[in-house]
Amino acid sequence: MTAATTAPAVGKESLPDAGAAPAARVRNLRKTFGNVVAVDGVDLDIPAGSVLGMLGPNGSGKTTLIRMLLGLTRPTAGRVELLGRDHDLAAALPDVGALVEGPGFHPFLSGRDNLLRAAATEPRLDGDPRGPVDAALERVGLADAARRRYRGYSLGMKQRLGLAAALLVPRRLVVLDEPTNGLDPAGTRDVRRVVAELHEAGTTVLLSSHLLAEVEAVCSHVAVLQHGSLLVSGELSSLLEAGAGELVVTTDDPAAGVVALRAAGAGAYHRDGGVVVPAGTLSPPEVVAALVRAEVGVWEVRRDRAHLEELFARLTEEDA
Ligand SMILES: Nc1ncnc2c1ncn2[C@@H]1O[C@H](COP(=O)(O)OP(=O)(O)OP(=O)(O)O)[C@@H](O)[C@H]1O
Repeated sequence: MTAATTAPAVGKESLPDAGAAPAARVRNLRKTFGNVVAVDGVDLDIPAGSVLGMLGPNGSGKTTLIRMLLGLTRPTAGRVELLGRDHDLAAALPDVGALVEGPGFHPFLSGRDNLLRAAATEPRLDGDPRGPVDAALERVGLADAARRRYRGYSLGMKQRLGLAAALLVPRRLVVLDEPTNGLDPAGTRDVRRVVAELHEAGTTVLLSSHLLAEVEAVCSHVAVLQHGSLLVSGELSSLLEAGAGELVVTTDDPAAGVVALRAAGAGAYHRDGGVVVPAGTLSPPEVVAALVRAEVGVWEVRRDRAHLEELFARLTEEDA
């Protein structure tokens, strides 16, 4: 795939201002299948212009929530609002591109002919569909395999075709349920690039994934589900900042530093010639003050930024 393909982007100027209504909003959303509670009273806003990563262990309700958002599954209770519409979700759908499990492609048609069929039902596409179809195929790296039958596609190629269908016309919201499922590393990079292009163009993206490093690389916001409930949601940088880990202190006398910091109430200990102050005990100014009082020279106080992997593990293990 070449990166030169021009994205059929939605102009930023046509999007709501920051602070405007969210692209999607759910309130007290619930779905049960018999005795199984798949989604259990979720309240969530997907801010306009954000790339929101939806995370959660297997079976935590991500796909069910996404399907309710797209009107593919009827909620047992609660409310869904999509691009400002709550009663008439169908009216919002032409502005929503989606890659969800099991796209209905015809096995005996080529990838390109499948997309041409999909284009014929796109209300937002008038005129000759071949240009947008070929651009979408190029954009997802499927141009070379476009004339092969869908039946012979690998899982990754099927995913790419589903992504191309979601990108056929400019969208205000693109929903991708595990888009990197079955993709090789190049495919994963392609998805990352497509998401970045969408974000750049001001399109809101909702992305569910188990690849935390990918989510950390492309998402501005995250929502973490567990057992059908929302554990946390918000801006990724704030969540990582709030969940930041230990402080690492470099002093001219680590032994004296540990003694001083323990006396000040931190369970400090030595590591690799430095002093570690566990998270949630002393703040950096309190660490510096305690060391200065004890006449221990301070060279550096550093807080290693938490990674999404640690945050996710902590949240889901605490709640398990
Ligand atoms: N059609 C269905 N009938 C019965 N149970 C269902 C159905 N769809 C989902 N479930 C159940 O609802 C729960 C949530 O499933 P869901 O697929 O939404 O989770 P998920 O977070 O997307 O999981 P994964 O990460 O494995 O894709 C699971 O217990 C699942 O078995």
